Amino acid sequence: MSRGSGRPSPVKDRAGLLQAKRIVVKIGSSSLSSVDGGLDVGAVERLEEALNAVLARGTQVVLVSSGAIAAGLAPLGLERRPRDLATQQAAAGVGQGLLVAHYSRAFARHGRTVAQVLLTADDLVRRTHYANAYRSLDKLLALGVVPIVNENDAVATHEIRFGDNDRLAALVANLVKADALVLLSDVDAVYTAPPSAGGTPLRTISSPADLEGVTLGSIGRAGVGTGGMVTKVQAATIGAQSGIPTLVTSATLAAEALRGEEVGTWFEARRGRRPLRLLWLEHLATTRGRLVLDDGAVAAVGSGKRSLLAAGIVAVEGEFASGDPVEIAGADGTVLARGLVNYDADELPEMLGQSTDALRERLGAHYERVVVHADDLALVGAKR
Ligand SMILES: Nc1ncnc2c1ncn2[C@@H]1O[C@H](COP(=O)(O)OP(=O)(O)O)[C@@H](O)[C@H]1O
Ligand SMILES: N[C@@H](CCC(=O)OP(=O)(O)O)C(=O)O
Repeated sequence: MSRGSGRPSPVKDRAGLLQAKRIVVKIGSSSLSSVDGGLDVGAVERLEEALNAVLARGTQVVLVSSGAIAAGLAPLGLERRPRDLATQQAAAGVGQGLLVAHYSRAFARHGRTVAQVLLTADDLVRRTHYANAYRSLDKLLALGVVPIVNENDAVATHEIRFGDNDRLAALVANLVKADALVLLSDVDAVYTAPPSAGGTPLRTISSPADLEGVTLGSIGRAGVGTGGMVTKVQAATIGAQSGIPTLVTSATLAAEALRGEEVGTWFEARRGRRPLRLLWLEHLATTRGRLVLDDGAVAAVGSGKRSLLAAGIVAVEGEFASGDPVEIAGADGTVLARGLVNYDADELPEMLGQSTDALRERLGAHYERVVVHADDLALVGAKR
């Protein structure tokens, strides 16, 4: 199937999910773990039932499933999610195979085939890798296979990890140009405050302003998830800002949600899709350093239209190379943007405060280029 990348999603509300051609569904560890900590096979089978109904009406589904680390705990004799990366990697290596084996069995009940697709952050943000990931997922979907995506936890290091599958799911939805994203966890909606603190459910989020005053807490009772509601709202925001409507609800309501019933919190899509590069910069990139600006440069960069020139930079912090993401802050330390820098950290100090003309004369034409181009700048927390 080929779609224009600018094509708006035909899904305008919950009921519109019935018209979706392609959706991404993400399920969290907390919904796949049984009370004693192992993998809940019943939960895997219930999800398959709900997805089978969607597939049966001709909608393509990419499933992003967490649960590898949780599934690997019991076989390794561990009682809780380990803190150190090496043991997390080991648990994921053991658990991922078990997880996919359960999905294979569950989907085979309706004669369906699944594929395991493990991704790292680089696979989704570097252009060449991005094309590879797209081609593979698109082909699997065309073949009628259900791709089951997870982060490649057994090899991912802290630097290249997404860390949570909520944001991974939002990027995958973007990659495959999904018509909608559905995030399933152990809570039926986004609440005004953590449910344990007496919040009330939110039905619809039309813009970031609707989230003002909302308290997003960390993980719930099971303690196997990561990120809690914060990463789900970030993911839903990435989805909505890139033109993909997103529903946040519980795995126990998956069947109702996917039938278009009035459950969960619905994040309305904005018209048009924002480039993934900018969404990645704003929400995901691990920055390598910081550029500190004078007030004039803060105003210029803050306008969202002007590139950052050496003349407006007063200090450079950190070790970075040309092309790396960096934070862009005012003299008071407030970060106003993130951007891809065009110089190595050690090239910048002698350039600071200098006009483009002076740089050309002193250092040569190569140093005329802007420090961060406007197209490579993402304002942080901007209400677009
Ligand atoms: N404002 C809020 N609304 C809803 N849930 C919240 C909120 N703040 C914190 N939470 C908690 O977030 C948890 C879901 O996150 P998490 O455990 O990471 O799920 P998953 O493993 O499905 O990704 C819920 O159990 C809930 O207790
Ligand atoms: N990739 C990890 C899951 C990380 C994660 O995002 O977990 P969750 O918050 O439960 O969706 C795993 O499979 O264990």
